[in-house]
Parts: sequence; structure tokens; C-alpha cells
Amino acid sequence: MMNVTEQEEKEYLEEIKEQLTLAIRRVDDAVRQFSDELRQKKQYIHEHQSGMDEADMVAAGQSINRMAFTGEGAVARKRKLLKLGQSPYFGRIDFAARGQAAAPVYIGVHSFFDEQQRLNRIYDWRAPISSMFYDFELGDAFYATPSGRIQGQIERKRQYKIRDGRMEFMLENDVNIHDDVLQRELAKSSDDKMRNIVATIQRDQNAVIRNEDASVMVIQGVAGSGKTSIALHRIAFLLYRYRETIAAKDVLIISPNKVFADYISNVLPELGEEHIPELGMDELAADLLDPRFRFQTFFEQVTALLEHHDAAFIERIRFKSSFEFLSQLNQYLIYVENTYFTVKELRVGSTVVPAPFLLARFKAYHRVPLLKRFPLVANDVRDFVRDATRRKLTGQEKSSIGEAIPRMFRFQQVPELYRDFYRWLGKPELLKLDQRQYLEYADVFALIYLRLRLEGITAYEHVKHLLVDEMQDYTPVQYAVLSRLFTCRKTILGDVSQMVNPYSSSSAETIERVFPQADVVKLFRSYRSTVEITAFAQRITPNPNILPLDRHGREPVVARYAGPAEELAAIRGMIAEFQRSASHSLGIICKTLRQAEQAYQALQAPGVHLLTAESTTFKEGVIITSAHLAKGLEFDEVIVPFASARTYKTDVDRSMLYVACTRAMHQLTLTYSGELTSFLTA
Ligand SMILES: Nc1ncnc2c1ncn2[C@@H]1O[C@H](COP(=O)(O)OP(=O)(O)OP(=O)(O)O)[C@@H](O)[C@H]1O
Repeated sequence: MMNVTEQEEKEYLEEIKEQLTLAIRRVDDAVRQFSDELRQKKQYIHEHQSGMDEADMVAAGQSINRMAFTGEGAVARKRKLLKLGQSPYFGRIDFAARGQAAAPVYIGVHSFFDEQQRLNRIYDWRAPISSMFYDFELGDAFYATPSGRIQGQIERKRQYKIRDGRMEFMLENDVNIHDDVLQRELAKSSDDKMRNIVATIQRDQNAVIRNEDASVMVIQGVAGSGKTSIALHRIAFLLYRYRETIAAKDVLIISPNKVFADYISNVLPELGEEHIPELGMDELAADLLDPRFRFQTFFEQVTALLEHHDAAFIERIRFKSSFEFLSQLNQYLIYVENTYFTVKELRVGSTVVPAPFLLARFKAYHRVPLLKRFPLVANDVRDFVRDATRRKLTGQEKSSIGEAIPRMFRFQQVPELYRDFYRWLGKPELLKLDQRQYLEYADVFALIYLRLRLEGITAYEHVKHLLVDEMQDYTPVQYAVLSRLFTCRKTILGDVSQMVNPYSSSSAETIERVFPQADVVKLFRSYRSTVEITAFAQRITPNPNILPLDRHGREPVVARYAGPAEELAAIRGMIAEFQRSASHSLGIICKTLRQAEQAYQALQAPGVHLLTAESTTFKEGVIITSAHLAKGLEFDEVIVPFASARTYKTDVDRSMLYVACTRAMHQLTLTYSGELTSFLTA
């Protein structure tokens, strides 16, 4: 089976498809048999119920569960086989392990084992042997297996595009033409959801996806470098590699908003994995905060910054986003520990519990969160009194001890301590907490951090892998919370240039300070946008390290109009033109949601959607939204309206403009009236 010529390859494809069809039929038969047996079993139980004892019932129930479970497995298997039928494989390497003859290895999204011939026909892209497809060209190659490294030679390497069971093309990699397939993929128009990239994963990306050692992996990559794609493929890889111990439900994705979550929701199911639980930072906060607090969301904080300049507000954010703030909190905690538990001897009836005993017990529990120690100390005191009096304590005595211990501590509630922290700092003005208990966003995670340290929170111990996207938008205190809340392995990714709030952003370096054990990977190659668009975005936020993939398109257009009315009329024309074109998605990205709403009112037309913070799905067609909400998304074409000096002037504005422009894959247009923003005139 060497399949050399294109004709042979086509015949082989037909043969594989046939085998897949047979395999599907076998699964169908098995499922039918399962469900028959299941029905009979249920029937049997129903009829014999009265004569069965409890043990019989439990056994019968278990066997039904087992059958149903096997049935589910069969259904999942069938889904995979059907998928393979559409596109069985995308790559092939002929590998000759040292001292052996070469054999072809076909690589697809799933594996396929030919049970008749006892032969692996298709290898899962995540299998150890498949790594060579990504890591090597012709010649010397190796791959790692649990029992050691296998060395050898790659004698042939091919790529295929098979769609709906038909071979669209086949390419021979005798030279490095990897880029050819990549170029074709990237030139395509966008879908409404993110796609998997298994056929064209690049070498540096592959190293990140398959990394098994890092307990914390930080991926800092430029706009469009595939960070999100890689992180999702990494999850798929880990689910495959550790399938015995990690299931989809054990992973958690912390995502910036619902639309983004919807946008990426396709990738893992496409790779045959189940949907992964995801949670927004704001939801996490709501989960961990006392429900009596209402709080500003991150989105609201950014909107407030974009809409008016408030120096004191900025100062508060800036301070609470610093490393200094986190270390002050830590120092305060030490101070609290050492000074706020003021022991006095305690009298219970005629027994005196000496102060040093109380202090010693308090210290003995130093591993227990501070506010959780009092009941433990109280128990020790009760034992002490009981031993001294040689009798049982009355309920009255017990509860008076229980009340007396916490009273020796200066505060009872975490929020009181949080307020006290600012007094201790000598900067009470940095906390703005009004009567309605409305927290500013910058205080939310600080308060949670104190709670975590003082009371302990164990809500997320079941999570076995955590994925955090848009890392630049989180502060040291937030990372400190994540680090204590999730003790599992983590993948953290982001891009400093795409911060939405320059007063509270983190670089890979900041994150390394919170996670000193992290493996940091930097990615500079950008896949999303054309060379022209990437060069244009560089004018807003220069990054000399960015390497655009050599793919060209139309030069971005900056068009001036007499006034906003003319500007909107022109955009209306562009929408009509887009709707006649072959492109799938057009993003009209404004600085703020307010502007987006106004543009939406003015532009209303069939097929034009407004995307807000409440939106939960990403739709194809024309989307009007704000830069903040467009983060992480991409569009065939992007229009940035109102690119004037009046709209874009502060540092936050600059970040927004950068995020907006880097969403474009093929075409970018900016419109304005009045004076052009200075970020583009320089
Ligand atoms: N190896 C690859 N093969 C094909 N397409 C790729 C590859 N790597 C990245 N891409 C494509 O590049 C685009 C950008 O990827 P992705 O959104 O994952 O990047 P990102 O770094 O998270 O971007 P941003 O930070 O700008 O939101 C996507 O369309 C993705 O499919």
C-alpha cells in the first residue's frame, strides 16, 4: 500500500471511505442491539419488580447504566466516523523508523482503526507519531513515545484537501510548500465561528500545543498570531493525551464575554471534543463576592474611562492595578495576623483560660485562613475548660466561648478589613464605596483576594486545567486570585498591545511575577491580516517584532467626508457593496458602544446587527459593535467610522483603534469628518 500516484491516492480514498461506511454500519448494528437489550432488561425489571430485593434492583440498575453508557460511546463514535467520511485525512508522512521500511501514516482529525486488518488507517493529529507532520520536512525525523524516542527518516510528505468526501487537491512537499496550503486557508473568507487549524498548524505553534511539562504556560502573541486557536488546540491535545484523567468538564475557560465564548464554541466539537465549560471574569466575581455587593463590570469601567476623563478615578485604577498594591495587601495581611488578635484571659465559670494559651492555639492554626480559626480555637478552649473542671460543659458555656473568641479579633467581616486596609495605608481616599455598596471594578478582585486569604474559598478545586484569554486585561491581584483559586495547570494568553485599559494592563513580565514557574512563549508571526493591514495597524501601535505572513490585499483606505451625515451615507454604500460581494462578514467597529448604537440607528438595514455586552451569539453578515466587544473576533472586512481627532485622542482611545483595525482579515476602511486622529497622521 504505497499509494504513489494521484490516481492511487484517489482509489485509496475510495477504499477508506468504504471502510468507514462499513464501520458506521457496524456501530449502527451495535447500537440497535444495545437498545434492544436495554428494552428487554427494562421490561424484565418491570415485570419482576415485586419479586426482586434491593440488591437485585441495584444490580439491574447498574447494568442498565452500563449499557446506556456503552450506547452513548457508540453514538459518539459514529459521529466521529461520519465526520471522517467527509474528510478522512489532511496529511501523510511516509516514515521509515531506523532499520525498517517506510510505511505511510495518514493523519486526520480522529483516528480510524481497521478492525479486519488490525491496522491503524488514520492517525489522530494528536497521536505521538503525527507530531512529525508538523515538526519535520523530508529527511531525519523523530517522535517521542512513552517508551522513548523513535528516530528515522521521512521519505514522503503530502497534504490533501478533502471535502465532502472528494479530493480537492493534493500537494507533494518535496520542498517546503507548507505555506502554500496555509496561504489558501488564510485567503478564504471568514466563517461565523472560529475554525480548527489542524491541517496547517505551524512548527512553533505545535510546540506550544503539545507542551506537556509546563504547569503554567503563558502565550504572548501579536494580534492574529493564533493564540486563541493554539490554546484551544492545546486543550484538545491535553484531553487526548490525558484522556484517562481529564475530561472536557474538568477544563474551564475564562473568557472576556459571551460573544467570544460563542465564537470559539465550535473549535473543540469540530475536533471531536465536548463543549468546555466557560465563565466570564464578571461571572466569576459574582460567584465569589458577597451577594449584597453590586459591582461595576470591566466593560462598565472601560466605558467610563472612554466617556469622561476623571483623574482621581484613573489614579485609583492605576494604583490597584499595580504590583505594589498586591504586595501592600500581603503586608497588610501579615500586620492583621500579628496585631488584630488581642488576647485577654478568658473566664469560664471559675476556670481561667490564660491569654498565652489562646495566642498559642491561634498561632498553631496558621495554615487555616484567619477568620476560620476562631471556631477551632474555641474548641480547644472548651477542651481546656473541660479538662480543668473535669465535667461536661453546659450549652450556655459552650456558646459563650464560641462568641468570646472572635470578639478578641478587631473585625468580623472581610469588607470591614478592606476598608481598614486603606486606613492602614494612609490613603482612605482610594476606596470609594458608597452607601449602596456599589464597588468599583478595581476593588472587586482585591476584596475577593482578602476573602480568599481570610476565609478561604474552595469552589473551584475540581478544575484540572484553566485557560485564561486576554491576559493583558487582568491585574496582579486578579492573577493572585486565579493562582490561589485554581491550583491546576494553566494556559494564559494575550497581547499587551491590545489592552483595553492602559491603566490596568499586564504584560507577560507582570504575569511571570505572579507565576514564577511559568513557561513563556512569544509569537510574532501574524496570520489574520494582510501585509497591508498589519503595516497600517503598526502606525497606531508600533511593534517592530511583528512578522506578517506574506499575503497581500487592498491597501487600507482612510476617507474624509464633509460631516457625519455624509460619512454615514458613504458607509451605507459600503454595506450595500459588501452585501453584493463574496465576503461573509463585515465589522463596523466604533470606539464606544454608544457610538455603535448611534451608527446602528442611522444605518439600519436588513442583515445589519448590533452587538452589545448582552449579546450571546456571533452572527454572520454586518455587525456593528465597539472595539472592546470586538476583541478576539475577526471579520473579512472592517470599517472604523469616526476616526477623527475628536474621537480618538487618549491612550485608551489608541488601544481601541488598534484593536478595531487588527480585526480585519482582508480589507480595512476608516472614515472620518473634521480632523483625522493624530494616531494616524504621524
Ligand atoms: N497555523 C494556522 N493555520 C491557519 N490559520 C491560522 C493558523 N494560525 C492562526 N490562524 C488563523 O489566524 C487567525 C487569528 O487567529 P487567532 O484568533 O487564534 O489569533 P489571536 O492571536 O488570538 O488573535 P487576537 O489576539 O488578535 O484576537 C484565525 O483566523 C486563525 O484561524
